[in-house]
Amino acid sequence: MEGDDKFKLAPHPKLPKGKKLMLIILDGWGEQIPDEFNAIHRAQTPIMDYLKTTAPEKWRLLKAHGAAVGLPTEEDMGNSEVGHNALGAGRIFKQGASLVDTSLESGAIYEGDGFKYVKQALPNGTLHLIGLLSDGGVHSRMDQLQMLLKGSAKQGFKRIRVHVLTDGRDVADGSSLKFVQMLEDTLGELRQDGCDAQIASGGGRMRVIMDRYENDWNVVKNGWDAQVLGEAPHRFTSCLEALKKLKEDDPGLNDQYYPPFVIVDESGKPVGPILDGDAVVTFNFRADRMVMLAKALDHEDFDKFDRVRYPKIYYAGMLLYDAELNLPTHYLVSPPQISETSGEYLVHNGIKSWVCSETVKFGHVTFVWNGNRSGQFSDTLEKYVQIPSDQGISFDKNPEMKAIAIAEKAAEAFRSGEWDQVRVNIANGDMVGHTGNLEATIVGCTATDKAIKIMLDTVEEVGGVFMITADHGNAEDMVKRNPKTGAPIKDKQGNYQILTSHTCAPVPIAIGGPGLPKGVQFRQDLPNAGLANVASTFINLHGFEAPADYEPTLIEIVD
Ligand SMILES: O=C(O)[C@@H](CO)OP(=O)(O)O
Ligand SMILES: [Mn+2]
Ligand SMILES: [Mn+2]
Repeated sequence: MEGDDKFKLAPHPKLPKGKKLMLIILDGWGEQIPDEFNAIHRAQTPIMDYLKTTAPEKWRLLKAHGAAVGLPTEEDMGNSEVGHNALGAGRIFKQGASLVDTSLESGAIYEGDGFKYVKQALPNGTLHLIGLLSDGGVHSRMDQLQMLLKGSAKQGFKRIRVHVLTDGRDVADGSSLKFVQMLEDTLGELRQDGCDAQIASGGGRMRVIMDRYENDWNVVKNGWDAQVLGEAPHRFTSCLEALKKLKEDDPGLNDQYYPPFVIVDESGKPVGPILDGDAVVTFNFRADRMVMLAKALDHEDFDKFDRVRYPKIYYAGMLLYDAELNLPTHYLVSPPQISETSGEYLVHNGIKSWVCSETVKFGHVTFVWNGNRSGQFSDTLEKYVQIPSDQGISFDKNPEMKAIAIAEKAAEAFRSGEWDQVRVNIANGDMVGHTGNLEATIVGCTATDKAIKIMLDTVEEVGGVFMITADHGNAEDMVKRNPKTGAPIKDKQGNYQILTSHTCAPVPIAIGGPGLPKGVQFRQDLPNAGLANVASTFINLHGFEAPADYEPTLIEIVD
């Protein structure tokens, strides 16, 4: 591995090699006004508070949303995928959301091989569109779906079926009604133009299809049964009716957790199972929660659940979801090409990394960190350790999650002296924050700080260096606010409207530890720095100059 010239880094003129670095990524941990809806502020976080208040030259904020992470607008909140891409790659790449926008606006999407393949279902095949119905911009966007629907009808599809996944995670709970109505309006327009366009099935994203990292294949099976086979525990004649009835029966039900349902005609027949000769497009641009379905749709050999029927279809993803696996084989838009990431540089310069998270974030701190590349760059210089996440519960039921277990393993790896970089992702702020349960999120953030203490105690003991940052905001704001005044918003019943989503808040970064060379501090001349500036910074702390095309380092050395 060592010796590949392209990846050889120059020694840093001032910073020594051989430092041991503990690199901690807090998932969903932003900086916001410290009010009662700020779960981080409400939590016991003595370590994070200490870092902020005692060493201001080693603590600062970073941009983690919008253009700083390659998203189309400054209104776009950050997310794990774009955040970890920027952290690991040290550069800003236009992300899936932007690339799909451009391709739809120019019409290039219909000229590409992917859509040409899908069109092979013409003249008789139905086009099925499967994805998240939301304007969150994290996995998909409503306006993109509407454009794709209209464009597909123009391209000749006379029969279209949409299989909706309701959100309530990137957008407010209850908003699925609004999005379904918008979709119905668009489908109505298509019908007026002679295209038989309808919603065929539905369900909440966390129960239907959008599992990730093979945490629970049943979630995908629920979707398969409804979308492909036309079978589900609930049957309704319209999607709006489904959403209303199911919530009436279970008033606590969140949009994320709607059970699978199919839409049937007056005779009780499902209106849109997926059949031989049909075309299917999964319209999410983000990969992680589409990979499992893509495997079920694309792979002739598949044994994760009994598909019962495997239709011969023309399937394309909105994007290529996994470049290593070439999954799916056909796709409408090419994903960002992210290469020469920090992990690859580290192994070529002999830096040994030990990386860990629990299942729900494991892919982020490995695969996504490495520019959406599976596997390790080196079997000897890297070790990736996954701690199984709790299964089958929403994370407010056990808000401590695996934070302490990850910290203890990381401490052990650090103490062994075998690794130059020990990198972890602590998931609580994000995963518990998404449940919208403020009290549980407070508990999750307290657990996060305890985990940080375990890791920093080890850094202290061994004489190492630490860097703590986050990938985007979430837990620091748990209420919907008036965009102009910032005042919390109440609903008609007078209850505060819960915010389950990520935010546009900046995230903290702190450095320190007994091994941090004297005089190292944050530069003052990069007020707009973001997550993409982090990689150069830790490469410096390992004793190397950062690659020339990386965003500039955050640190300077004062005498
Ligand atoms: O859960 C997810 O899929 C997203 C929110 O939609 O969160 P994150 O980017 O933190 O993975
Ligand atoms: Mn995240
Ligand atoms: Mn999240």
